[in-house]
Amino acid sequence: MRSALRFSLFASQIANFPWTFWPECFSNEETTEPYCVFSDQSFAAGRGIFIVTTKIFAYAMLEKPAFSNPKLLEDVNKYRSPPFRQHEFPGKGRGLVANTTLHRGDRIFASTPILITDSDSYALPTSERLALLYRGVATLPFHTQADFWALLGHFNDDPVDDRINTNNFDVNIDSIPQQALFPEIAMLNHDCRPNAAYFWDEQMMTHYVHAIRDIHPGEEITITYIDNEKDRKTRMRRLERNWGFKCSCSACTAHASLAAESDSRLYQITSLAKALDDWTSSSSATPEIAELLISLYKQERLDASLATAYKYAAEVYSSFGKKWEAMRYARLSGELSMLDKGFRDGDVREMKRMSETPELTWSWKKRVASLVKGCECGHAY
Ligand SMILES: C[S@@+](CC[C@H](N)C(=O)[O-])C[C@H]1O[C@@H](n2cnc3c(N)ncnc32)[C@H](O)[C@@H]1O
Repeated sequence: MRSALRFSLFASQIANFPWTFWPECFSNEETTEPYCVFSDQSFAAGRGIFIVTTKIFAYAMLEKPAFSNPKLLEDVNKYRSPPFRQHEFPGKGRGLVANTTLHRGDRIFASTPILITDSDSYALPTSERLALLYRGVATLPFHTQADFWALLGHFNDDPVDDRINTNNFDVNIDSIPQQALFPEIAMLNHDCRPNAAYFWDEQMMTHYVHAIRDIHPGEEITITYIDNEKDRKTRMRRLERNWGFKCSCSACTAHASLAAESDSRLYQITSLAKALDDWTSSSSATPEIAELLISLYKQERLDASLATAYKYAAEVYSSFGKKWEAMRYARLSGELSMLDKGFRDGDVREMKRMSETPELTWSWKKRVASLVKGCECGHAY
């Protein structure tokens, strides 16, 4: 710690230096630029953050509104009276249980990361990469360090690496894959049919979790760690391989006959989505196919994925010139897409346009173009 203090003193003597500590760095022939640990104890009203990356990316992050306009983060990391309580689940460890009714769309978390590490930092020798991570943890404010050490380490390897590997989320910042850690959100267990959805807002450096359907008091709040549209065998294999646990959710523990039915619905979902994605003149896409797709997603309780099914429906109705149905499904898709893909997502913007004026979207009457003489089909927006 004495050396952290020395690094802090050095940083504070330089005018307008944006970091709380002088960055420690390592490089070798595998890395074009040094990887350093950049710490800001004042980030997010004193929650603090450290970032392991190159100087260029660290300074690019400082340009994000979350850093340049701290007032924008006034509403995040507020957990004084949360809508959940912690509970110990046999075989799963700690998890979170709703202590009030959460309606679809209700916010459960809005958290900034306490650490971000660049996936490319793995090019460093392990001892150097770990030295940066240990330095980073030591430079967090004490209360945030305590949050970090309270996290579960599932894999029993290096204590810092283990906590990061067990609890991190993959996020993109300026199109660069990064791992980010949000200690409160890390308490959420996995379910293949989750009741909450999440997304990362890189401008606000904030991870949001919302209820994707109504959640009743006493119900565990869950998210997914994987792609839930895969069959049971694939899901369980991925969870075991990447996360090291045997999934005990109801979809994974169902009777073999029920699981086979569920798998068969998932295969049909894949083939229907493929048909609806076909915009060639020989496409078999129809509104009825989109209706079946929606019904299958509902049957499978894949609530977040319904955003995509509704989008297919909005587009296929629009492509047949069915304005009101296109608007209805665009509204439904827009709402769920905001919760699962983010407020700024391209699909959200597209569904907003469709919900107002389908006639001005790219898909309008696209599938009847050849049948309607002189029609102005498929407007660009
Ligand atoms: C991000 S943590 C979740 C919180 C964790 N249960 C705790 O006690 O801190 C991920 C770990 O929780 C456990 N876990 C999460 N979902 C699970 C599930 N569906 N079945 C069994 N274990 C699960 C696994 O040990 C996994 O590595």
